[in-house]
Amino acid sequence: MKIYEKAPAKINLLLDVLRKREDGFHEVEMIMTMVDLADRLEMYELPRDQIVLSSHAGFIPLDEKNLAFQAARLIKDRCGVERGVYIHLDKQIPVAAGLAGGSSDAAATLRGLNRLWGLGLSVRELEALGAELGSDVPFCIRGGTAIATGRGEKLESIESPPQCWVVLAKPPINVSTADVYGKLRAAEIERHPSIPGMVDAIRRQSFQDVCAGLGNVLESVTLPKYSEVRQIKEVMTKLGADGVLMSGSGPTVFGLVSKESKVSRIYNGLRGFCKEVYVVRLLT
Ligand SMILES: C[C@](O)(CO)[C@H](O)COP(=O)(O)OP(=O)(O)OC[C@H]1O[C@@H](n2ccc(N)nc2=O)[C@H](O)[C@@H]1O
Ligand SMILES: Nc1ncnc2c1ncn2[C@@H]1O[C@H](COP(=O)(O)OP(=O)(O)OP(=O)(O)O)[C@@H](O)[C@H]1O
Repeated sequence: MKIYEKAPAKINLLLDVLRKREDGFHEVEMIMTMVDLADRLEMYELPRDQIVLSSHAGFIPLDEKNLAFQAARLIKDRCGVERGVYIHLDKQIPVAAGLAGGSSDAAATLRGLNRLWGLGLSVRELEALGAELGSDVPFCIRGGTAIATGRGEKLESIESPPQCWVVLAKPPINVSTADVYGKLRAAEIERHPSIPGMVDAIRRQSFQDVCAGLGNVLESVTLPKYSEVRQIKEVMTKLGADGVLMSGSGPTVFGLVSKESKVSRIYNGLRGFCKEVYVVRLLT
């Protein structure tokens, strides 16, 4: 039997940091949602007790450094499964982009192997396993739109924002999440974006207020350091995107756009100097 899972990318509509914790992680408050840019995973059982991962993407590890591999090993060990699995990963989400590609692959692997091996784990149990792999993994299991607190693993689902186009632009630079959090001085953050404001805007399905409420305090670290990210933000805004924000720790910038007529102008304007541009929809 073959199992197929989709692993969609996430964007952070809001990312606030409250403080640095004793364990080195940061206490965050985020609103996350999924977009319809997704990796695809195919899984089937192997007779021998081994995990084999393949992908045509040449730029990701295929051993225990890969989050999908780690997810397979974790669920296998925890549930005492003595059979093996072959996982093929069709990578569509840009790597190290701030779109949680690796986390979503890990989440899809946990969901898929739960089905393949008939383990009967609940979504909550899968989320708890996911939290051992990374802060974004529980949200990637849950999907939809959620408020994420703690280090990102405590989730409260909320309704989806109003449907719109999402233009994603990733400059060709690598940004380390650990490095960005490491450079943030949480006590010195001047403006905290408002979670209640964004939740209210979503409840009222006000696209304009969702755009006005976007905020990510990690921009204060990434933007001064990388002119490419600043430039993409400026160009997207000038080209008429309704709301523009960096996702996660960057470097991808997303633009929310309500009118289809504006989308191709924004796409073409960005393609002039940024190779990786995607036009997608929210996964509502
Ligand atoms: C930037 C975001 O992607 C926004 O959704 C997440 O906050 C980060 O999620 P992630 O990539 O799954 O992060 P993890 O793999 O758990 O952690 C990577 C590194 O980021 C830092 N980190 C991450 C999450 C958090 N709440 N505080 C942190 O300080 C830690 O240094 C950690 O070593
Ligand atoms: N399945 C995977 N897909 C992509 N990268 C992976 C995967 N597993 C491990 N990695 C490694 O993890 C690093 C981060 O990749 P990823 O695409 O998950 O970052 P990200 O989108 O910035 O994540 P986040 O938004 O959660 O911080 C890369 O350096 C990559 O080599």
